[in-house]
Amino acid sequence: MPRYAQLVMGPAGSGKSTYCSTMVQHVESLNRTVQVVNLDPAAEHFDYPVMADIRELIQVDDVMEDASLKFGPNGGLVFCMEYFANNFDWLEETLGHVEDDYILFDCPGQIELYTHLPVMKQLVEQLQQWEFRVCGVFLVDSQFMVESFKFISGVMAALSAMVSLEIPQVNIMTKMDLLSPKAKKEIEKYLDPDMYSMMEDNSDTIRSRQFKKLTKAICELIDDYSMVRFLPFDRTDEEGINIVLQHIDFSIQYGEDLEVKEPKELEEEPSNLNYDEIFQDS
Ligand SMILES: Nc1nc2c(ncn2[C@@H]2O[C@H](COP(=O)(O)OP(=O)(O)OP(=O)(O)O)[C@@H](O)[C@H]2O)c(=O)[nH]1
Ligand SMILES: [Mg+2]
Repeated sequence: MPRYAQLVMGPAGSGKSTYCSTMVQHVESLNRTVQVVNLDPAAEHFDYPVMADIRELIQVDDVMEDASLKFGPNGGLVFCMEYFANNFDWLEETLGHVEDDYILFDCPGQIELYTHLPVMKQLVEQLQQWEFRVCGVFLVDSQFMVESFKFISGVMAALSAMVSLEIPQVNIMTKMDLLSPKAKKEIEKYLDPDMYSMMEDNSDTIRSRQFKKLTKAICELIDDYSMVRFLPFDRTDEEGINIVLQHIDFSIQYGEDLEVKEPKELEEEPSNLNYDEIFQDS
């Protein structure tokens, strides 16, 4: 039986930990369970119950305090993640071998982890060896997406993770509850973006010919993939959260292998029911 995982990624402060705790609550209301693994060695607080915490393996503070390493916070985090990649047996031991389990991995916010460092790809490959079906969930803060240039850089980050990890990915625009109704309307065009018209919108504001050419090339690249779209995530909107969950479940085929349960009515049906008599009476 397969196991299921969401790799919750995104820039610092994009709402990854909040997404995990919101998802845990939502899934519980559906009578299902998911568990969360904290993979952020610098995490200070989160309000979900953790099944495993990378800080039991290594902590950024300890790495920074080490006189021989002399790392700052970002170098320290990269060191921790490399250490983690060399010690996946810790994760294997903590996860155990539970069939059908569904786990959210709350990842750190350093963007270089998703663009060029190999650790996330190594983690994905390792999880797949342990029979996990993994979906990447890439979060981007909607507050930064209301302008097309910022939007393009958000799309590039999501695309870069998608291309390097080679797993299904669902992109999410978080903190939608903070947007004004006007901004919400404005942001709709970014959810399923048409990059050409977005470029046209901005062509007047770009003076440099070379910058215009570069922007056009980037827009064409994004359009070629035609896979970057965003789902809105408002933590106060149960229906919206459910749509996000359905997209992710679908991408990892969650539920396809679950046993079909008999409906209750059939179980209670009397065994001596004579259908011929019933039809003759009527
Ligand atoms: N209003 C609102 N606030 C949110 C939402 N998601 C996150 N926040 C707030 O944004 C801040 C950052 O959220 P986190 O969930 O810690 O973000 P993160 O991506 O885990 O951050 P790092 O782990 O530091 O990279 C917190 O103050 C959250 O309360 C949301 O959907 N709505
Ligand atoms: Mg976090």
